[in-house]
Amino acid sequence: MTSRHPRPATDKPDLTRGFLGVFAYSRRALELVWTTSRPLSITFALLTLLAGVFPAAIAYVGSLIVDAVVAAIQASPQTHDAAKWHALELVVAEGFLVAGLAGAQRGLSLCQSLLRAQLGQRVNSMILEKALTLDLAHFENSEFYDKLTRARREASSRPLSLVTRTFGLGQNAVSLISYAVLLIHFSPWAVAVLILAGLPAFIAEAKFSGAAFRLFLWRSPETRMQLYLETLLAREDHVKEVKLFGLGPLFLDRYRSIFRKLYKEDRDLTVRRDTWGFFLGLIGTTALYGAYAWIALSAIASRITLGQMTMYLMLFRQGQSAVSAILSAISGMYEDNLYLSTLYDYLETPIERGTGTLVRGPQPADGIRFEHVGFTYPGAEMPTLIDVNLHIRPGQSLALVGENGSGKTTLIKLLTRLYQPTSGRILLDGQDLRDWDEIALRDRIGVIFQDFTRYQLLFGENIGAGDVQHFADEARWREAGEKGMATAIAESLPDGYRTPLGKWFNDGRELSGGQWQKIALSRAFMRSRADILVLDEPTAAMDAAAEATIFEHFRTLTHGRIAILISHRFSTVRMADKIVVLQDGRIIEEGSHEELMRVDNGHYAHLFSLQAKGYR
Ligand SMILES: Nc1ncnc2c1ncn2[C@@H]1O[C@H](COP(=O)(O)OP(=O)(O)OP(=O)(O)O)[C@@H](O)[C@H]1O
Repeated sequence: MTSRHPRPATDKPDLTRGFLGVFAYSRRALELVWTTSRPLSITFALLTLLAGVFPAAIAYVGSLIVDAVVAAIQASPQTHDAAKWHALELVVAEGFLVAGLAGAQRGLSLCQSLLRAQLGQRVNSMILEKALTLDLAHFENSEFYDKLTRARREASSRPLSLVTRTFGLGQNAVSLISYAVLLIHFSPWAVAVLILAGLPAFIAEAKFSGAAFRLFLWRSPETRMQLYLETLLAREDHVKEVKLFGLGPLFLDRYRSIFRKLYKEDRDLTVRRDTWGFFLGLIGTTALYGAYAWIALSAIASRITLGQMTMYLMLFRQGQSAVSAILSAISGMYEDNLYLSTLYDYLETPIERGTGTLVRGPQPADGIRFEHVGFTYPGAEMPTLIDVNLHIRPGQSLALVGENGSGKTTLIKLLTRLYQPTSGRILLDGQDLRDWDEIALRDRIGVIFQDFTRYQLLFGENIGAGDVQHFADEARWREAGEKGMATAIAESLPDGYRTPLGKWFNDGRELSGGQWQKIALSRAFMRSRADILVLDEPTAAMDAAAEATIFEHFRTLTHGRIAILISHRFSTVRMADKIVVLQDGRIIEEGSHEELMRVDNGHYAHLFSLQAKGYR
């Protein structure tokens, strides 16, 4: 987890841009919705307009009904029937209008549901598409990871919310204008009272939206920890240890205490938000009832008819709810904008695209060269690799040995360009790795890391994953499986290469650690175009005899290619043409097994004899 505070500096500009500045994302949200589905967006807009004008029309017809009823009561016997039918016609007309309003509202909610589904999918795809372009360094950076989690958690529902609110704002504005047109006949002051009474509550709302958003930003690390604890407690790959060590209650307790802390903050904010909302809302209510009295007195003084009185009262009441709906839509939009800023912040994370275009090096026989390579992980204080010089020619096999944490895996991460050296350079076929085209480079290298992925897919697909172009090619699965010694495992499974692996899905078979490693090894052999093969301790779970056989096998199969092996087993390591001993990020010894064994007080010789003693 990241250190909790200070708060991420990158989020500040969004908050300091000012109230209007943060509305910058509204246009993008509209665009997003528009490009997601034009027909739905158009229907949505039209229905919004309809739902906006219907209420004023209903209020107007309502006033006509009251006046028609009063007129019918007062009518002479000759005109009584006509007046009665007129009142009834108006009632029917209002009925149609109300039904129309209900239809428009239902249509709106239908459009919203459909848009929500499409938009959620679209935004999630955008988030994942972006994830594909990111570097490993991004994923290993907790601040960035927070950004990704935030984007995934909230932002997928926010664009629609923003658009719904924008349309809602439009709808209420249309209603309000139509009310104002009718109400202005009573008094322009009434219109002014209507609009101004809602302002105090709105200001409080806007203030609290900002506070809620800041809370959301700051607590990302905590929420991420909660997600992580959920994974620990509820995922098959962790259950064994959590159960046996009795860690469950401890983790659950942590999970709950994070909730309690967050809940307390949430509760405080909600209570303050609602208390302020209530008291400032009272101002609005007072204004409403003041206007109520004014309208009633006007009717008593016969300045307006009974029908007009009912209409004005209704206009005033509905007008006020339109005003508060508009204001809360604005503060909601402000909030949505803030949340959307996290989405776009993530989507616009600058990525350093390799500018290299090279697909072939000037000296193909030169192989790999590390020249004074130094590397420090981003944010780390101490370098992990220091002045590494190394040359591996095509056809050579190299073993990297060294204590845990000496930098072996890091060296491979640099070679595969998952990270760039902080100093010095790495050459492939005589040209700096940075100049190579990314795809051409990746095509040349096959790597299996110690924490290789166990795909919950078919047995064969787990091998096919080594070469996307032949992901589903059964003949190649078998060929690579043969080289990686996985054939016997496949044969023991009910559907052979088509057996699903892992326990996440129905009928999945779980394999042993060593069996998984043979699959990973076969995956490396899928990369038939790769002429550099790297195995980072992929055989640790196998017995020593199996590892030795595999490496022997590996060497024959990688004839003419570069093979790099990381292992803590010296019986295997000794077979490599060249052995490099790393200590604290530096190469301290280099040579063949025989050469290194001859070094007086040599580190390698010491470790080798220690291990050999263990076998005696
Ligand atoms: N992503 C990372 N960010 C920061 N430091 C890291 C990262 N990965 C590794 N390190 C640090 O770099 C050093 C070298 O790690 P590396 O994984 O290269 O060691 P290794 O020699 O492969 O070890 P092992 O034999 O245990 O696999 C370690 O001290 C480790 O703490």
